Amino acid sequence: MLGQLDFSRFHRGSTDERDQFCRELVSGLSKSGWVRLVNHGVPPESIDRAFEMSHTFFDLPIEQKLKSPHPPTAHPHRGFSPVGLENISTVSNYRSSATQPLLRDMKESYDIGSEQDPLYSNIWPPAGVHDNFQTTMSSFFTVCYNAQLVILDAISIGLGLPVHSLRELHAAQTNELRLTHYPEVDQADFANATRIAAHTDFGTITLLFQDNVGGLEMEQPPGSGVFVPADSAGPHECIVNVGDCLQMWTGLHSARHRVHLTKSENECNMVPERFSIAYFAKPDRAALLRPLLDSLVEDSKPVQKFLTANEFQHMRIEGTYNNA
Ligand SMILES: O=C(O)CCC(=O)C(=O)O
Ligand SMILES: [Fe+2]
Repeated sequence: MLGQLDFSRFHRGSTDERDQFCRELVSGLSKSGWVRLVNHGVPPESIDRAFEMSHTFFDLPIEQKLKSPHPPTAHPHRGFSPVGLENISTVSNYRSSATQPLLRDMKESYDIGSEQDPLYSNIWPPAGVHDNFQTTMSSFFTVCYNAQLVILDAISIGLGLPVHSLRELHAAQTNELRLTHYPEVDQADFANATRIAAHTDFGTITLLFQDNVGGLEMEQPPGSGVFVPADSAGPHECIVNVGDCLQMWTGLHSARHRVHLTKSENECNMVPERFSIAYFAKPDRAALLRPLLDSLVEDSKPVQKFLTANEFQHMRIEGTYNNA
């Protein structure tokens, strides 16, 4: 099991000690594409509250949940998606040599953006459906945004870049917060379905919080096609994984992962429900996805046209929603 890093080391001690921590962080991300972080800046009480809200939302009858629906298309990526609306296996083969079968995702989710986003508004439950959801989730979004900026500073230092290099590419809060509920399912249902199919995340980094049920698996080593369990030490530990944009900027591996729990611990073969919360750090829409490190620039290549983060996000997300 991969070691846990204590992010409080970033804040205490000398500059040399801080830089040493940043190098360890980048070394972990470079070997595996992900690390486990504690004391990451998102307070335990905020995580508990967000999970409580997620439980009460997903416990609502489906008619109530559908009062704040995700559109049938991939954009805007906001609101509630019932089981079956989004299927990630349509994008599983991105940069992968292994061909993945088309699988149905057995999950329901809720996507939230920044309240400051000038392009897309959030889709919130209407008054009377789930009071407190909007205030809790918009403040959780801000807490995660601030924590994520400091983690990006640590990654910049560990890569030998000026401290604010990555932070400056995330000024517009284009990040996304996603609550996911994987309902209890019969083991037999895994024949043509999974919880979430293998994929890489599209953004810069993801902060992932999960309950104690298990099932998250990371491809290890990167590119091997072998998936190992990434169970966490509980919801307060954060798994930080590299996304596609950070890979394009820095060469760190975007971590391929999936949630595929097929074991049931009871006689009726039911696999227990699971909850997770993912905070996707995404670059400002106009940011160019060109290498930030000189070592990645190939002199032999003619001048390339680089995609903007917005062009790339659209390219990646198309197809994950049924009617997109
Ligand atoms: O539920 C999880 O642990 C992972 C979710 C995930 O990978 C995603 O939403 O991108
Ligand atoms: Fe993911």
